[in-house]
Amino acid sequence: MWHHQKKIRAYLYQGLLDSIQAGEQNGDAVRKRKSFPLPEIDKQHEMTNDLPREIIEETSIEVDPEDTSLHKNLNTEQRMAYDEILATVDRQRGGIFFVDGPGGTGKTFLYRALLATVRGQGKIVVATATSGVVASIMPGGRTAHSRFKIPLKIDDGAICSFTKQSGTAKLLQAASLIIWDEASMTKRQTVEALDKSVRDIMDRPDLPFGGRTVVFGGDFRQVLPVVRKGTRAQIVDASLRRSELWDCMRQLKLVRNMRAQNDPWFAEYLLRIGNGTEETNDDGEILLPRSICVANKTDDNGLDRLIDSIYQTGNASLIKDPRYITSRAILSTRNDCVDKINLKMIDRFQGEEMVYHSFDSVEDDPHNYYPPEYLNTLTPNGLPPHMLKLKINCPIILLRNIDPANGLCNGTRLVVRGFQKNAIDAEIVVRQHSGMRVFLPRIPLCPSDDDMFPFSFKRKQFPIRLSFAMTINKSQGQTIPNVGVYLPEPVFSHGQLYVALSRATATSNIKVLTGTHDENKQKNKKTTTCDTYTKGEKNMKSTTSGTYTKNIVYTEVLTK
Ligand SMILES: Nc1ncnc2c1ncn2[C@@H]1O[C@H](COP(=O)(O)OP(=O)(O)OP(=O)(O)O)[C@@H](O)[C@H]1O
Repeated sequence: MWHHQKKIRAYLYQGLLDSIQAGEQNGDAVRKRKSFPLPEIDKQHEMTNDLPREIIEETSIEVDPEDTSLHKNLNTEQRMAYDEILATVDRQRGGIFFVDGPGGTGKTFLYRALLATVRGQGKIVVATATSGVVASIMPGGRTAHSRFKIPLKIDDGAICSFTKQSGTAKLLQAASLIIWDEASMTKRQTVEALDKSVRDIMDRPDLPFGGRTVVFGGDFRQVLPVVRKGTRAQIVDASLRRSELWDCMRQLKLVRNMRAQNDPWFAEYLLRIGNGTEETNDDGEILLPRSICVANKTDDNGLDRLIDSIYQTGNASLIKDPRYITSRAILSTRNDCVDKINLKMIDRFQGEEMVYHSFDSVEDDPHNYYPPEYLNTLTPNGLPPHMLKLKINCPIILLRNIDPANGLCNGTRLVVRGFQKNAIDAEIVVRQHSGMRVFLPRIPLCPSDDDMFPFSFKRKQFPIRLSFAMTINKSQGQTIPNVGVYLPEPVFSHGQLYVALSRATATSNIKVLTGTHDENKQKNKKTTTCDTYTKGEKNMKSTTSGTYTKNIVYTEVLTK
């Protein structure tokens, strides 16, 4: 992981142009920026022998030697899925699959094995995922939205915005295999848009996905598509399971939790949480295993205790080790909780500090109804904070696709190595591009959801956040060997509790802090719950007290 040759790649150019165009015409600032060495613009990839950039990039992905032997380690169900998909790729007659497996059953592992094998045969594979985090786990992975040019606002009947002559169309025509992980998290209309567009570019309007081989995957126990202010019925209706395409997807089931394979009791417990079959009390809450709970006393230091159980902040050399820092995270439901933890952590972190403030503005606001002081208080989802406090060696996560082909996509994890006035020197610390040094620019950012505010909000800031803590939604798809879960308020959507708990590999490396100390709930509890624990878990006593928390499961989305 650490022996990749270090490269320096500058992303300043666009940032400089942006800031100059944005009218920041302070002569001094511009003069100083000019002193940065601008990189040569590399035009090599724009056109080579008329091959579109998309195909050149795809064919130049190096197969990770580690991944070429993954297929040898597949378990029985993974092996069956792998063989069936490879046989379909070989036959070249197309096929649509859905790899269905609970969290940790090795869906991404299977795709990595497939990617290595099919690319190793010199064929083209398009690897995508709904979230940037999971896309960055797969070599050459992109978010489905950016790869397939799916419109941000999507309704029934929508199509992708690439043309028949585009590089994207040529890539999809040339692909032997198309993978879309976490398809359970995306609205069915996005998959339907891809289907329509691929039928069109393949000139095969009657065949699903124009006769291509497409592998979808996901887990409907986990977070479902976001439907703003959506009712339960609307959210369920937006899921891929409710699409007419669902019936043409051959189901390939994975069943063995490989992530928690050393803790079978935990794996079973997780499955009951995900399926919504874990016993509940009269308030609909489930009992958490005592051993994973951080005591929530009235002294209000619960969060510090949770942090201490995940991060040894006192050990300066350990905390600066990227392997240490990326093998742990604290998860929470909301951005404000995540920001609170990140701020606590950065204060404890030792090292040279830098604070970058954003420039916030509203388009078309001549009367200044929205003063900067107000705008600075906003932290919409997916945007960096107004005040970005960083220290050398601290972990960060990228919030935008800056250069996906070179590993800089939404969800990439990096550590800060140096500060410039208008750039952050950072090092990628995960996967394929690990070890690569980059300069990140400030860029103008808008909330992805246009309806969030009654005005057009723009924030010019580095597109990053600290990543000591992250939202549960952002953690989906990751294995986090040491995970803390902070639930000052209960979860509020389907699958959130399951996603949070199922990032862990065993009860011994997860800690949960809930907001209410609820020993008094014992009087409501069904007595059967207690039996479940006395049989299974060493630390549970035959007492009815414990910590309860809400679990939301839309069971109707788990069955057709
Ligand atoms: N056959 C295998 N042999 C060894 N380790 C495996 C195997 N399959 C999966 N794993 C490991 O189990 C963990 C979970 O795998 P993976 O992330 O692929 O699961 P997933 O089904 O994609 O999970 P999620 O739905 O939570 O994203 C990873 O650490 C992975 O390396």
